[in-house]
Amino acid sequence: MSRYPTLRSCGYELDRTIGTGGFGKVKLATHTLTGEKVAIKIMDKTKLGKDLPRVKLEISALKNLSHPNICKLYQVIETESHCYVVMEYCSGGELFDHIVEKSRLSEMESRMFFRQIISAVSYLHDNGYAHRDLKPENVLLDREQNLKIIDFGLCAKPQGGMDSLLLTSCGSPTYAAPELIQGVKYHGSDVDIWSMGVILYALLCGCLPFESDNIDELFKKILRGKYLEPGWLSSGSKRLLRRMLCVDPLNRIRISELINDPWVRLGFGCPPSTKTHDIDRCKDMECLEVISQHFDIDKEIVWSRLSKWKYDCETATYLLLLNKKKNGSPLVLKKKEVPNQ
Ligand SMILES: O=C(Nc1ccc2c(c1)CCNCC2)c1ccc(-c2cn[nH]c2)cc1OCc1ccccc1
Repeated sequence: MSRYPTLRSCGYELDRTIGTGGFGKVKLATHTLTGEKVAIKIMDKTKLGKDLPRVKLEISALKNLSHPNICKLYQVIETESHCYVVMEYCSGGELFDHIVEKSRLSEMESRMFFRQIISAVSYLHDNGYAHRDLKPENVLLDREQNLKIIDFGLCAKPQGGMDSLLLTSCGSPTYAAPELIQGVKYHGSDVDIWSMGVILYALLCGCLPFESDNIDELFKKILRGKYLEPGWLSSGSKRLLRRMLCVDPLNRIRISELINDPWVRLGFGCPPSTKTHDIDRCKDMECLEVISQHFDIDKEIVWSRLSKWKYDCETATYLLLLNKKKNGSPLVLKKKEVPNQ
């Protein structure tokens, strides 16, 4: 008997566990109706304690965000004891492992990944969010090596918009900006730029700019802002890294400058895309037709329920059908097996 009967009754077949963390675990699963693979974060609410607000924050952020480089939310299922968050399947694993595997990436491959991070973070900031915990472990890859940012449990949506200051010290010290570890008021967008600089350094150099087993040593290095520049770095990448890993947030490069930086544009001739086409929110008549026929419900009634974006089983079925359409898979829903009499 499945350990999680709720998931089975909601139309998911569970597979193996692929990640565990303070929040709980992540299991692979298949959405029965569409046959699409998903990742399900399983959290025991009774054990979450002070982390429960983080989970609620991540879910509410993901419900408002739709971008090709942000891991998609499909469905949220809550019971008395558990919270199940059904997410986009990212079979390429962590960007971190990809860098370790290749020891370091070429300038062009680094640029290809980094432009996707810029695109996602500028979309985040445009929507009034700061991630505040950007690190290679929170960047996954799908099977086409498209980058997907995860873990919005520390993101902030400051009341007064992106210009208002934050104070909470959070995130992983290795990637944290000087002003964040100093405990002074900071702009969420500035600390994200610093973390992006650490990620760019990791892509290009295969190691981290500031490292120490001793937390005080690590803080001193971050506050000094001095790091090694390996000989293979081009002058353009060195200049960009200096502008991102700038201790004074007032002199640090801003996302609007980063988008047009010559190193970022090199070989592409254009800035990374910053406006996302909300394909997930558009009304796709083919997918509506498939759902309408399968459940024998009028298309307009289906859409009137879907457009409330409740992230229930109907939202999941629609978004996963959109996925199938994007991947060129046949737009069909599996008939429910009638248990033998
Ligand atoms: O689909 C996910 N992961 C994933 C899927 C397939 C495979 C692998 C990995 C391992 C690599 N070999 C191929 C098989 C996958 C999707 C979303 C999320 C996710 C979204 N918000 N939070 C987590 C997590 C996922 O991962 C587990 C994981 C990865 C990094 C930190 C922790 C856990």
